[in-house]
Amino acid sequence: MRPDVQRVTVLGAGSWGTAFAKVLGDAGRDVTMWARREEVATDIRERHTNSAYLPGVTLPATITATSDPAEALRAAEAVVLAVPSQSLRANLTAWRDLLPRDAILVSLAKGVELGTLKRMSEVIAEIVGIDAGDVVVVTGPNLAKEIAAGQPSASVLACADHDRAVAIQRACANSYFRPYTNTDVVGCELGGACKNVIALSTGMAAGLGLGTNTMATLITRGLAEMARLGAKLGADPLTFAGLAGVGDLVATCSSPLSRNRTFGERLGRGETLEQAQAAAGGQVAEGVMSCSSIRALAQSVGVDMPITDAMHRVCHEGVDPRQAGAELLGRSQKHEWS
Ligand SMILES: NC(=O)C1=CN([C@@H]2O[C@H](COP(=O)(O)OP(=O)(O)OC[C@H]3O[C@@H](n4cnc5c(N)ncnc54)[C@H](OP(=O)(O)O)[C@@H]3O)[C@@H](O)[C@H]2O)C=CC1
Ligand SMILES: O=C(CO)COP(=O)(O)O
Repeated sequence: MRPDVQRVTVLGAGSWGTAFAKVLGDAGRDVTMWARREEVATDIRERHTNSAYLPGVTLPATITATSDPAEALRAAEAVVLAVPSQSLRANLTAWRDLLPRDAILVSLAKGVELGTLKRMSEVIAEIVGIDAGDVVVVTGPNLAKEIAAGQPSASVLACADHDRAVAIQRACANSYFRPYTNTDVVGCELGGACKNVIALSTGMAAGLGLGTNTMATLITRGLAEMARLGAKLGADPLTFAGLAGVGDLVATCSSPLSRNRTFGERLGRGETLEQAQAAAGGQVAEGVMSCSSIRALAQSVGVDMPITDAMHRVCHEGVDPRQAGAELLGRSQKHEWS
């Protein structure tokens, strides 16, 4: 068994990085955050708030913050990567030489990299020169605002090395946050990335004025297509019945707090991609990019993902949401599990 992890550095001070830092702080860990902008670091360090991302939330006074990555990483026993998927490679490349040698690397990002079609643990492993099985992936139904408010939630810590997952489990478990371990990293990461795309679709349906049956259909058929991709790539199909699959789909596809769902809703109401992006105020809706990378990944292994394909065509090929919906319904008829 690994020794207890006490000193944790969180790189990225957006919604989830900050909420997860609070989870760790409330679990009694010493947390240092890195924020890209000094004013965000100052807000956290001096006022114990991150008013840019989690207004109204008071952070544990034990959390400190800096905009200097070298200072943030000094003496870290675990390093939590909390920047958006498409910027992880560039950020981590800049931090690589600062990472303490034996620190456990933890990934919060839910996405698949454009171009390489790699999952985040694969990107991290490539840049740092470690085994992807040593990265701990955090995923599950974890809307940052609810967790920051101390509302109960469960999560999954996926890692091929069970000892590492347990070390992070002990470090972040607290009275409102219950982390489970899982060794199926492929399934857990794909679940987290794919559900963002499905949340775009349920938001879009809501924006078009459609109701609960449509949402349930998209969630269930979204689950079917992500499980198909996972099975093809070696995931355990059971993973998709758990927190990283159904759990996160339900949370993200139905909550007005989800950035992906909200983004989709705006597209469904007729806004352009640029208008929806401007309304997001700089916060990431990962599904907008992941619909393209996941679609390409699925195509590369011959897996059919019609909802993901439709989202790609709406977001990046200018297809009208109504037409995309009609095309989904107009596909050839088939058995539910074929
Ligand atoms: N929010 C949530 O509820 C949850 C999010 N996640 C996942 O966690 C990851 C991080 O999300 P979240 O914290 O919510 O994201 P946000 O958009 O809220 O914050 C992103 C953070 O990364 C920083 N950053 C550093 N480099 C870049 C860059 N090149 N481009 C953009 N931002 C950069 C931002 O800095 P700056 O402020 O200067 O822009 C900001 O601190 C995502 O993959 C998301 O899917 C997972 C579970 C829950
Ligand atoms: O991943 C999330 C909840 O588990 C957060 O979803 P959004 O990025 O859509 O807000």
